[in-house]
Amino acid sequence: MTEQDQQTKAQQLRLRRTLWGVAFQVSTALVVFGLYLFEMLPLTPVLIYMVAIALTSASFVTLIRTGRNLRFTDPSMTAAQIVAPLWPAILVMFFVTEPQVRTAFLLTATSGLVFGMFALSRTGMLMLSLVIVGSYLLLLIALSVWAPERIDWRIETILVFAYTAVLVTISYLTSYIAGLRNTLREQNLRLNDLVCRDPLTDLPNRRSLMEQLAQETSRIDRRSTDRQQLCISMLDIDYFKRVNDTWGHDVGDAVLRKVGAILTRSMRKGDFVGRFGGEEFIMILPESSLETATMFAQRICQTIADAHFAELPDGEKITVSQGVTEYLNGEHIDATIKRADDALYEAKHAGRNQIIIKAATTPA
Ligand SMILES: Nc1nc2c(ncn2[C@@H]2O[C@H](COP(=O)(O)OP(=O)(O)OP(=O)(O)O)[C@@H](O)[C@H]2O)c(=O)[nH]1
Repeated sequence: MTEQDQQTKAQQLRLRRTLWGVAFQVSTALVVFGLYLFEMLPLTPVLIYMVAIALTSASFVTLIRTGRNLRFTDPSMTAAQIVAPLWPAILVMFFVTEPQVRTAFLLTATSGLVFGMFALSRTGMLMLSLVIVGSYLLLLIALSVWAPERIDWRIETILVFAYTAVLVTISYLTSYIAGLRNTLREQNLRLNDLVCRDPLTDLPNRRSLMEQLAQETSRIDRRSTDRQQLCISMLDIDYFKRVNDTWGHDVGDAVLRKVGAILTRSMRKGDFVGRFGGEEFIMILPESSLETATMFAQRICQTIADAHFAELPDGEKITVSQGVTEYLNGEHIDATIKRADDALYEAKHAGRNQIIIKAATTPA
């Protein structure tokens, strides 16, 4: 999967989560409206609550849809999404006439905090908890000044303690979950490496090469221009069996590693090289004409022929043969590889240490 694809997927996930949050806000707004219908809340805070919730929800969705959230350290805006509905909720809690309803509403309005468990660090969660408890304490102070008849300090003290205990527990659970997520991420990376890398040369393996080719070709096919913009070169080390037979398998392995390293070093940004199997490599050269690809292949042949292989006796050289071809829009990728393989075969038969180029011919 390309970086672009990964980012698109991550943005889709963020948008989905945010829309879940919006759905949750809508349900809290219904509760607020219910409070108004049951005459436990005046109209003005209800309206302010609705407008604030609508504006903040629309802002989060817009930020994700326009990609502006990517500028933030946390593009999911987790803390902001939890805190934003808090103050409109505090306003509702100030005006609500029944203290019991206030308690219930506090739990509803801050239950979004649980989402933070999957995205925030323990410190982040503790800070967020502090903001919530601090805001609630400010609310109690405001109530004791302007509406002391709506507050029972004994109940409120118990509530604040109980709520703080719950928040601290959630924060500690968060660090446990964060640890599990890190382990999972590392294991996924290792697994991905095992599936996609060749352990000897540390280059992408055949599976990875095929995936990359499929991606590049579908990108070209989507653009639907007549010009081929993708070339591949299939490269094979000459007389490699002799290397193994004469100096041993370990030396053969070292030669493979060194050739892999030379190829990696020689790639431009956007090119891709992998080990296709045995002593065969494939180079994928996007945005390259056949002429450019040929020049590149010649440079590679020369670099390898000039390279010093420390594991080989002095004066021993390694050469490679290559079959270069272009991708014909719409053709099956196996057809492109077959053409490169045929060209490589011809290069071997023509005496090795050379390149044969095969242009794609439009099928009749
Ligand atoms: N050391 C080592 N050898 C390998 C590896 N994979 C394949 N080989 C060897 O590569 C050799 C390939 O030999 P051939 O296919 O006969 O080709 P060649 O000797 O290079 O001859 P031409 O390709 O015709 O120039 C075989 O001896 C395989 O055992 C590997 O991972 N390590």
